[in-house]
Amino acid sequence: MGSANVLASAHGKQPLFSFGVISDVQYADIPDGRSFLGVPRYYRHSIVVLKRAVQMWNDQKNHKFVINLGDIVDGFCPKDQSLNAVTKVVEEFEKFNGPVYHMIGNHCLYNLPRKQLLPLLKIPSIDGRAYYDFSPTPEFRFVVLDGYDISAIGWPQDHPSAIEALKFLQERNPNTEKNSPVGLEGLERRFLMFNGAVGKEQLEWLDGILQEATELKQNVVVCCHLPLDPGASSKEALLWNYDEVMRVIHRYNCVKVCLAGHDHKGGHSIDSHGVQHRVLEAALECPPGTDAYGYIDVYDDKLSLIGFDRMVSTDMQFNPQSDFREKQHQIRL
Ligand SMILES: Nc1ccn([C@@H]2O[C@H](COP(=O)(O)O)[C@@H](O)[C@H]2O)c(=O)n1
Ligand SMILES: O=P(O)(O)OC[C@H](O)CO
Repeated sequence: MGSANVLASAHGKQPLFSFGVISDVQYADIPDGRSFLGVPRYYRHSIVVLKRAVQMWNDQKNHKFVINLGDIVDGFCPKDQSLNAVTKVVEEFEKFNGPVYHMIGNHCLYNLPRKQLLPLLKIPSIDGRAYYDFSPTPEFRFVVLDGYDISAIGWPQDHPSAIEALKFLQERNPNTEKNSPVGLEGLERRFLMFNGAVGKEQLEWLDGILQEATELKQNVVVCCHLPLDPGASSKEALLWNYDEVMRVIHRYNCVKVCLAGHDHKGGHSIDSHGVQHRVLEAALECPPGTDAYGYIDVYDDKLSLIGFDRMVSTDMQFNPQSDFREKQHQIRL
């Protein structure tokens, strides 16, 4: 089993609670391969990484829940094996002695339609949408976004979300292969078919949740398979309307941390409003014998990610936003 990457800063306090994290398992019972850009992918080993993660979370006994940041199976999984592969990975997650909160990624949707996938992942859903929130303690709220709400994958072809997504891509990506960013400049490189957007209704729901969390003085952690900040991710991996989502988030002071997957190399940034963004390193890209998973210790003033092996440990201090804005203002003067 891999070793924890120790953080330099000692906090000296007991965490309020802890939870396990893992992303992009992308399991398939197929030989090792590579991404389009040539990065090795270990489709069979990734479930071994998950098994070691579950064992570690259970052995440590103090993790209240686990968050899976999406893409549990790979798109190259033969379609007649999709259901078996999803079931096999879900069964591994269910060996964790506590609740597991899943979110969908593009690879999940290459394998199974939403109506089959969401019940297997126990994702609460209205009309096939996969966004929800939960509160593990009165002081904290976790918001899980559906980054493929507007998407050209996962919906029946005649579904309004699929039609809207295809129109969106036609207007922004001139390539016949809509996963190709060739010719797209800067942040436009996110307009690819393997990404998606948060729809209007979901944005309104998010706004309502953040308003309520503000009234309840809760700290909020937003989770989405697709990254929400260009500082933490490749441009090609961002949510299409990350800017719209962040405008909603920045209206409030309650969101302290955003967690994501999808961009397998991982990343970390602090945005202009002091919100921490952490994109988690993929389990899929761990060569045999190595790991990428971790757990997050939650304090009243920060989240501390303790990563194993390829998952980098990260201290994510909460920003008392009014102070942060004041300091930014003073720096500019
Ligand atoms: N620079 C790129 C990256 C990807 N593609 C297309 O997307 C597909 C999925 O990419 P992976 O990184 O998951 O392998 C890939 O098969 C290409 O069709 C691209 O065109 N240009
Ligand atoms: O997980 P994939 O195969 O969709 O890859 C996503 C890319 O890494 C985003 O840049």
